[in-house]
Amino acid sequence: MTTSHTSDTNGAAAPEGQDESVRAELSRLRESIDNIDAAVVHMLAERFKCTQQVGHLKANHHLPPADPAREARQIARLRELAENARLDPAFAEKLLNFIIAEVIRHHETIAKSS
Ligand SMILES: C=C(O[C@@H]1C=C(C(=O)O)C=C[C@H]1O)C(=O)O
Repeated sequence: MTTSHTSDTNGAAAPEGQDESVRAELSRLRESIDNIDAAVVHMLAERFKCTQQVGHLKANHHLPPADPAREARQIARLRELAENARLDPAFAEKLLNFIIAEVIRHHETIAKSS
């Protein structure tokens, strides 16, 4: 049996009649993705505002840039939150470690310049 297909701009085939509804669904989902990405950027910006202040506090009081015990507690907490939210805990841990590494880099820069 053959099905009639039309092509989208990427050349991918889509059954006729579904084109418009698929496009509308994709567009609706992408609007939400864009809103979520914007929220992530704003939340990260706020987090870095806080961690910058922590960096200055630590530098002023000669405290080390990294706090591995605090990090271990955060990772355990985030992994549990992720599990409850059905997000891969390994991914949540990797993401937090990535962010924390950047924060520590900032703290080292602050400590050197103070
Ligand atoms: C922000 C801090 O500094 C570092 C960065 C952390 C973070 O980004 O959450 C956590 C622990 C520290 O290694 C802190 O000590 O609270």
